[in-house]
Amino acid sequence: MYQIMINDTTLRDGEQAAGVAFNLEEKVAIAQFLDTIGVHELEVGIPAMGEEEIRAIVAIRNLDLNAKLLGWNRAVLSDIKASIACGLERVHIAIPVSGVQIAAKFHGQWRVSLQKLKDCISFALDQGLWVSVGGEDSSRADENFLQDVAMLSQEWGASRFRFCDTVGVLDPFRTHLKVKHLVSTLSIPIEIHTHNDFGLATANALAGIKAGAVSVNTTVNGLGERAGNAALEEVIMALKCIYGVDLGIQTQHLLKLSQLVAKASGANVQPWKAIVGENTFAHESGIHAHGVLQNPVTYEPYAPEDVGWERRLVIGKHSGRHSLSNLLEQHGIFLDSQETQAILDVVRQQSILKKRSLTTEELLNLVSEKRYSHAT
Ligand SMILES: CC(=O)SCCNC(=O)CCNC(=O)[C@H](O)C(C)(C)COP(=O)(O)OP(=O)(O)OC[C@H]1O[C@@H](n2cnc3c(N)ncnc32)[C@H](O)[C@@H]1OP(=O)(O)O
Ligand SMILES: O=C(O)CCC(=O)C(=O)O
Repeated sequence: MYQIMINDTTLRDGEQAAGVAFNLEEKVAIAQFLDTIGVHELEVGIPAMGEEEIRAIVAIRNLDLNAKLLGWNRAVLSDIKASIACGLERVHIAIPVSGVQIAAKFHGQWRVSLQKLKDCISFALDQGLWVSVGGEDSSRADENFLQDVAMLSQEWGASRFRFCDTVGVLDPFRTHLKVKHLVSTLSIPIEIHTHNDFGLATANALAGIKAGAVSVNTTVNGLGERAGNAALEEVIMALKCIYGVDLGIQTQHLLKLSQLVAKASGANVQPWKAIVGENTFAHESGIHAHGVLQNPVTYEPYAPEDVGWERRLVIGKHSGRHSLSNLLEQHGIFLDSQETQAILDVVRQQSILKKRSLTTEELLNLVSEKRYSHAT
């Protein structure tokens, strides 16, 4: 595979998640973290939103990061001017390309929308800016119209075209077909932007990359509009572990980054969330824990420290003798097989009552209670 670039949009599409509002310090901290771990490009926000957003973007720009910075704009001249006011050198200009969106936003007048796009690209280029164009709702657009808009964008001087599955309606097979078609007809690079309405955002992002997209939009924790976007941590780790493509990003900090964004967004990550959920390297089931004690590769696709986790063996309703003995032995307690089974029986009952696994302290108390009652 060719060189893939991550263009992370946590600070734009991520923040568009309903109810999320980063302050300036949070935006700066997230940008800094993403840059430190080696993310290539950041979509830092929407300058047209006004003063507060502009101040945050200027603060990020003043950090002089290695990552390239991109401002998001509609095909509206005042939007581009706001991006210029932020000191940005790269602008993204979005234009709806599906019939339903052109009807709602431009009263069906696609010629008007294309003229606006042309004017905006031309203005941005005159100001010395690098321009990317986004086909909003590309997945539902008429294929020929999408192709025409992308070709015209290229002709008018855009340096990249973004294929957007705006409402997350594609599957990986259709994503591959559509992106491949664009890639084969354009000479500028294609970026893939996917949403998670059917839980396929990461799979579709990978399919777009497989089809030849060289840039991929991600957000930390998959934060974003509605069901969110392709998650940064999932795309990076899937590329690394499934395709053997190392993007040069320091993955061992992904957990910390996730926690930073969870705190700033107030949007907690569910325990089973891939890569950064707290269950990612927690093993309770007896058969799994037994396997992991022999060799972690039995039930782990990559090592916990690769993303900043530590492995946890948890004792609960599904535990077996091996993991229980292992834990107790770490505390100097050696039980015979009958005693171990008796403790396991109580663990199962208590886990059901408490509706969770047991803490080590609870477990040690349970063992001493059992032993005491046995002795008396
Ligand atoms: C798929 C996406 O994620 S697109 C990005 C969406 N993100 C956001 O909307 C978050 C930030 N947005 C905002 O702060 C505001 O919506 C602003 C500042 C951009 C605009 O605010 P307002 O002027 O109050 O307009 P409002 O949001 O109500 O409506 C959107 C307007 O943009 C127009 N518009 C939408 N997309 C585009 C586009 N790609 N190019 C040109 N115009 C567009 C709409 O037709 C509508 O125009 P109208 O005011 O002439 O009817
Ligand atoms: O950049 C664009 O063109 C639109 C991006 C977007 O957020 C989307 O289509 O979901």
